[in-house]
Amino acid sequence: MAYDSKLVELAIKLFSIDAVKFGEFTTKSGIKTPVYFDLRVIVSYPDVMESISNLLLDVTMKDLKYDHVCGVPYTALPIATILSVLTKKSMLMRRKETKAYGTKKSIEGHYKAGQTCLIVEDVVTSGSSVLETVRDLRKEGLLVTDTVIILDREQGGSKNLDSNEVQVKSLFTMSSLIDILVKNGKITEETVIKVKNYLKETQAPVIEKPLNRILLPYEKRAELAKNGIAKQLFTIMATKKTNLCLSVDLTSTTKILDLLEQVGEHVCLVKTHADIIEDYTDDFIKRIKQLADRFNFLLLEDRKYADIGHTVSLQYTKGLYKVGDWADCVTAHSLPGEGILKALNAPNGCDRGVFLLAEMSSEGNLITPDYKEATVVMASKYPELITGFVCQNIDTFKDPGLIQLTPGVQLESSKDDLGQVYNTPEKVILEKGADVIVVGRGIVAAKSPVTQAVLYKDTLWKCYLKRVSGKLE
Ligand SMILES: O=c1ccn([C@@H]2O[C@H](COP(=O)(O)O)[C@@H](O)[C@H]2O)c(=O)[nH]1
Repeated sequence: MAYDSKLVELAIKLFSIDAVKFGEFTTKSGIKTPVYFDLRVIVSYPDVMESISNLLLDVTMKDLKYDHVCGVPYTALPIATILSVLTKKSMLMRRKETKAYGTKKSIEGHYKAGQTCLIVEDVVTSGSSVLETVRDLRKEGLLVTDTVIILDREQGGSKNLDSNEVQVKSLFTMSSLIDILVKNGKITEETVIKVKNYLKETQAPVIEKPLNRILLPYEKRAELAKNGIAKQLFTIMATKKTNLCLSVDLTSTTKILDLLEQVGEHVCLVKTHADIIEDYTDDFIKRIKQLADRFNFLLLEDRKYADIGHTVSLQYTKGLYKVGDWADCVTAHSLPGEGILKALNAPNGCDRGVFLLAEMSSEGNLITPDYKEATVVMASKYPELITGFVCQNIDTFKDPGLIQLTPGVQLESSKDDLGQVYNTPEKVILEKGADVIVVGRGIVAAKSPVTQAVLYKDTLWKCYLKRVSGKLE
């Protein structure tokens, strides 16, 4: 096979500066290897840095489209910097450890969710280091589909990356490198055989692709849900093609029922605040349940329980509202501890669910990152009860079987005069990970609530489709 003369020159140079060595070496994990790469040394050779960068540009990056470049820490960082300067594309830097102070960001630099990022790496063995960087970038909503590398050790890394939707383009494979070196008299045939045998014996384990809830369609997530209500809600969304939850914050039963008659077909979930209704009766519940059956939506009572377990158990099953009798799911704070979840366990074994509040949409709320994390940990102990979280951010939880319910949504970003903060459908679905989107006054206070409900439904669904297609541009 004929090789580009610049590649041959580079291979020989890498050999001469001991960036690639042959002999008997023991890796960190105790495995014996006949070949050893230490590309950290290349920073001492500006000519090597220059030729690697130019070759990466000419050989591997020609047909790729990207907004940013990001080097895998640490060896690839200087190469990524040079590529960023040469291509005039901005560079992103991934922190290996998230900062414990300040912004706590794992990705430094300016970017927007939906933009594309090209990964730069020196050597790929199993692909795990590239994947760590890819996962952190994808968590931020960045699209990562390609990585360019100097050397593919051909030990399973490319396959692992490929199955995680990352295409690898390399300057050298182990085979091409040793081929060049043997042809140029730098190593013997015997060494080549040793390296080839070693490659056969040391394939990296397959890295399973983690399920990314953001990219999974609702029907798939229904299969993964452990809570019966989450399963139903995912299925309703997929069948009715709507992820709109209408918050019927009205105080008259007639107004609520009239509105649901008109918009029931467009929503997957109806959220109530039973305690704001002035003429609440059991008959109202009977009728709203009939509408829920007719239009195939679920009922969420947004009671935000927050008391000790005993009291919550009474609030849930007794009193005027007897919420446990009719609401498919309720909201609750994690503040009082696990007792609240024990109290909300399904009455009479029927399917019920709880959305735990992990974050709030209101300005200046006192929820901290630690509280949010503890809420998710608490929820993980009650998989059959928890439908999901009321939250605002994509990184709140990972489990694709749980639902992110996000309130504080209107067509334009704004605020009300009591601290409610509104984000747009695009922002909450594409950047912040919302699965079910709560809209209240955006619909109920509109001149034509039905027209508005249809507009919200269509806009929200389009954003969801864009998200699962993975083509965020
Ligand atoms: O963090 C939260 C939790 C719940 N809500 C509830 O959602 C609706 C939002 O109504 P809009 O009229 O769209 O503002 C309302 O019932 C809140 O109680 C929330 O806004 N934020």
